[in-house]
Amino acid sequence: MSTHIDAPKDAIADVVLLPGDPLRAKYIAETYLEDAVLYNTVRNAFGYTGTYQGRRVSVQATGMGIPSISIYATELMQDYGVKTLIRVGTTGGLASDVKVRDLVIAQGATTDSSIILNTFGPGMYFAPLADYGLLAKAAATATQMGVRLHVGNVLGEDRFYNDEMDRQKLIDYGVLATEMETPALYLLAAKYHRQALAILTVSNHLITGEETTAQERQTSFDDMIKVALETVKTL
Ligand SMILES: O=P(O)(O)O[C@H]1O[C@H](CO)[C@@H](O)[C@H]1O
Ligand SMILES: O=c1cc[nH]c(=O)[nH]1
Repeated sequence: MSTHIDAPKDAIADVVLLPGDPLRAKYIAETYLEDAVLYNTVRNAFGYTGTYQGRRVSVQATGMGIPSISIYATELMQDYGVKTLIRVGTTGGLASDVKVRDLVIAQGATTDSSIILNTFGPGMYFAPLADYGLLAKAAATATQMGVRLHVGNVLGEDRFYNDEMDRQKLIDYGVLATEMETPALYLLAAKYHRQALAILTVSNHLITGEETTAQERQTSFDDMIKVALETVKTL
């Protein structure tokens, strides 16, 4: 076991999907995995392992924000030897052509978090990036499925409520959407030499104020999860 995951070492697969919400982990396991076993309930951060079309895969809830995902990503890589981490999260649209229900794959992750400074020191602005192989496979899968997809720079913010953030400037520089975990996931994957990707579904739009209904959210979650699991199948 590790500090926040109460499971034997072999209870977790070498590839893990990472939703923020524990109930999304439960939904993924119950809807998509065969023989899913709940391996973690510490802090209700549910973790399950099962198979998807014969491929062993785990789903681990990460909670919200960079501090929380940093705990789970670190323990999964350091203590459980996980090789591939795919975040399946929600995001708020920023760019005007990003619509609610679209998928966004984070090619890179901009942040206002101090994790980059704390890791590299002043004067070095490391760019957290997705694993290109995973990104290419996921993008091809989404395109085959006919899902509306955007690939590019995503903002991973420290605060959900942030009146001080100049979002328009980020939009002017091509940032597509905002969420709260991807910079840490990509930074830590680089540290441990593992593969990481964030596939996000647009749940709302910060500029237009558009929101999804619960039913619409469910459908676009399903698209995101299918893209993630079909990508996992190729590994
Ligand atoms: O839906 P999840 O995966 O939790 O992701 C997004 O939702 C939360 C905010 O509501 C933050 O964690 C953000 O990154
Ligand atoms: O962090 C997030 C996630 C979804 N929607 C937002 O507006 N922000």
